[in-house]
Amino acid sequence: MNQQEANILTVDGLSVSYGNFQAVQNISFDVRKGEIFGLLGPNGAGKTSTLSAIEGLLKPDSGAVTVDGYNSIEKPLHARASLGVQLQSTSFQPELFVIEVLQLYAGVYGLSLSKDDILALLRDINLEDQAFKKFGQLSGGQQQRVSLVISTIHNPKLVLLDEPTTGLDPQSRRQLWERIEAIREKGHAVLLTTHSMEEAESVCDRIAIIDHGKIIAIDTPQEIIDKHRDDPEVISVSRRGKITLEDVFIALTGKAVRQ
Ligand SMILES: Nc1ncnc2c1ncn2[C@@H]1O[C@H](COP(=O)(O)OP(=O)(O)OP(=O)(O)O)[C@@H](O)[C@H]1O
Repeated sequence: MNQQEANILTVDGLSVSYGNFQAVQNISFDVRKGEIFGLLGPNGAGKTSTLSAIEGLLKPDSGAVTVDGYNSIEKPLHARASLGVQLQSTSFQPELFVIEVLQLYAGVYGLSLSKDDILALLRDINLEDQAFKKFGQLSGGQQQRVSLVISTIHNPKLVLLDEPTTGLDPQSRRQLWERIEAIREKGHAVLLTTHSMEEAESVCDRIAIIDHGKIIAIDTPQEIIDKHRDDPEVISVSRRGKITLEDVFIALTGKAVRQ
């Protein structure tokens, strides 16, 4: 298998603008089969804009996105069929029963799942007993679990997760990490954004740090730490002697809080 075949996603020279403002500037990276890849960056760095361009929701100024061998401009339907996208909980109709939400999205993806199939999916996320509760009555974490299951219901090659664990308690977060790893075990790939350095270190095989629309580091979390551990700026921001990914991240992106 050559590198091109090993890639589920290739982003090549992608740029995205809003009017005159260039939010993503000529970024390139790839996500390989069986890989969990993290996009890290301060607020406003361009992470969501990058995901939106990959999803085909934003038209890039330039650059190419290839998903499972399909160019997203030339073969948008093929490219999209290989993608699973986690929707915000607010995208789901709160008045529908949980089981109906899953049935609806199974239908959207052209799947005919029986009631038992859907209950099995809910059992998988410990929500079988909530099947006949209204979606809007689930807790935030429960809604997030449902939305993750929906993003993988059609068995996509690549799952895109925008800050999947924000707002989850530690138990739910660990469980979600296990689910993300289970997606990888199936030979699929995951591209996620996160502000959690712990998450990046725990689940991501490789990460890209993006700032002001540009990639400033790309490698395994450990390699990035090792490469920068002796930088004076990293040592100066380090809090407890041991150099962490967060120290390197802050040293590379600056201490200033973004607007
Ligand atoms: N629809 C829009 N119109 C104009 N500017 C936008 C729009 N969406 C995003 N931006 C700007 O583009 C830049 C990148 O935003 P983006 O949402 O991609 O960042 P992000 O890295 O996902 O940030 P966060 O961590 O805060 O979610 C920001 O400066 C943002 O203000």
